[in-house]
This record gives sequence, C-alpha cells and structure tokens, in this order.
Amino acid sequence: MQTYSLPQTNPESVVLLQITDTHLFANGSGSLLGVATKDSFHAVLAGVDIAARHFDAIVATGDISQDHTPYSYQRFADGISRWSQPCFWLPGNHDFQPTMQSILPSEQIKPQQQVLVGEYWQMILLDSQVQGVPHGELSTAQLALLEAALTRYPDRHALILLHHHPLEAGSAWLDQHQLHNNSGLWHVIDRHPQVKAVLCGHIHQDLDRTYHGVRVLATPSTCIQFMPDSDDFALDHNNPGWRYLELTKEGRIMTSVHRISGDQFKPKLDAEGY
Ligand SMILES: Nc1ncnc2c1ncn2[C@@H]1O[C@@H]2COP(=O)(O)O[C@H]2[C@H]1O
Ligand SMILES: [Fe+2]
Repeated sequence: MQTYSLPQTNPESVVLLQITDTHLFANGSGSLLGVATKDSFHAVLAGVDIAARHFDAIVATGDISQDHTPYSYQRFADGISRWSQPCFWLPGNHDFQPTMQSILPSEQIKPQQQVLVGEYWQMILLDSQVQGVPHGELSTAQLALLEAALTRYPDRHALILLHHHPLEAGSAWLDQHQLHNNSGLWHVIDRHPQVKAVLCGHIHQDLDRTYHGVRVLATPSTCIQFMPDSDDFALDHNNPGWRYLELTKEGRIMTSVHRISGDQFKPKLDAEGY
C-alpha cells in the first residue's frame, strides 16, 4: 500500500479542513434542489479564506460530482487550487471513479489511501461506494487495507475516513443509505484501540457522536443540507459549511463546523432534485 507522509508543521497538532458533498456539475449553473452547487462551493471556499484559520491538508469525503463528468472534478480541483495544501479525497455514491481518476495525477490531489499525518497520527481513506446505489459497503479488500494500515502503525492515533455514515444518524429515509456492512468496520475498529474517530460525509449535516468508544463525525455539505432526525426526506435551511479537525499529539480531536453567512443558498423542495 502506497503511503503519503504529511509533515508536522506545528509540534503540538495537525489541522485538517474537511469539505464534503460538493455535488458539482460540468455546467457551471448546474443545481441541486435549486442550489447552484458551483456557486455554493465557491462561497464555502471564500468562507474558509475569510476564517483564515491555518490548516495542513484538505480532506474531501465524497459526492464531489453530481454528473460524473471529468469537468465536474476539474471544477473541484480548480476551486481548491487557491490553496497550496495537499488534498486527499475518496468516492461517494454519486462519484464515478474512472472520471475522478481522469484528472489525476495532480500536484495537489493525492491518490494515497494511507497518510502518515505528522509524527503522531495516521489517516486511512476508504472506498465505500457501491456503483449505482445510494447506500455504502466496504469490500473485503477495503477492510483488509484498513486492518493492514492499523496493524502496521499501532502507535499512531488513527482517523478513518469514508463517505457513508457507519451508524444510524436518526433519519429513516437517510439511514437506509448508510454503510450496510458497518459491523465489518466496527469489528476491525474494536480490535485497534488507537482508532480515535471515523469521519464521513453523505448525510449533509453536522453529526458528532461516540460509538464503540470512537467519535463519529459527519459534516454539512457545501450545497444543500438535510434536516436531522427526520424520518421522511426533509431539507434543512442551515447554510453550507465545512469542518476543521485539530489532531493533537496526545490523540485528542478538537473540531468545529463553520457555515457561510447570508441566505442566497436556500434549497427549494419543488426544484430539480437528485
Ligand atoms: N426523497 C428521497 N428519498 C430517499 N432517498 C433519497 C431521496 N432524495 C434523495 N435520496 C437519495 O439519498 C441520498 C443521500 O444523499 P446523497 O447526496 O448521497 O444522494 C441521495 C439520494 O441518492
Ligand atoms: Fe452521498
């Protein structure tokens, strides 16, 4: 397995910026439920610049594209190219991996699934995509990759990233699309106490839970948001956002979700959807 080493710039911690569920189109006015996803993506990029918080790397946790086109991925790459930090990404249910790969190699977007983060952490990016359906599954190969990465570095705190949420988020319509074989993931995690957190996207909302003694985090989309704890499909009028995760050398995670201001990206239920 190829490993990327991300240098530690601050001796105490490493900071990650998580951007997720951008749902970009080749067509610059492409929209999801009335929200032009390129514009909302760029509003989040501008929001990160206004926040001006230091981060060491970007993690993009899937559903980068909505229309599978190479240019939708190029739009993502062009957007983050304002920053020099490396980006690590993984596929969501809406992604099409052949076109995702088509824009690589890239100076900034790295293909590695295992990243040694500074001196004290590692992160493992998993592919939970099942082509053509919204739910996720981890193949035996992906579970074996996780097992091998954790076994190789038992003394590094570990952050596991994937697109699909690995536990019930509390909305029946959405939980039918969760990671279906999450017991397989939890079985591996239970054997490796250095795992500190699982970070995902997919549910387009801020989630911060503890499960099996591990923190499970999900993050707002850069476009539309789903209403938490709603058994039927429902949109949330919270704004698009992003997450910072500060990984300390002691193994703690300080994290916060931030959102853009204004109300130019309010979804319309009757507009063109998925
Ligand atoms: N009304 C709905 N009922 C059930 N699933 C939906 C509905 N609308 C969208 N979805 C699917 O649920 C998925 C959750 O977020 P995604 O963006 O991955 O893509 C979404 C769609 O594939
Ligand atoms: Fe998704």
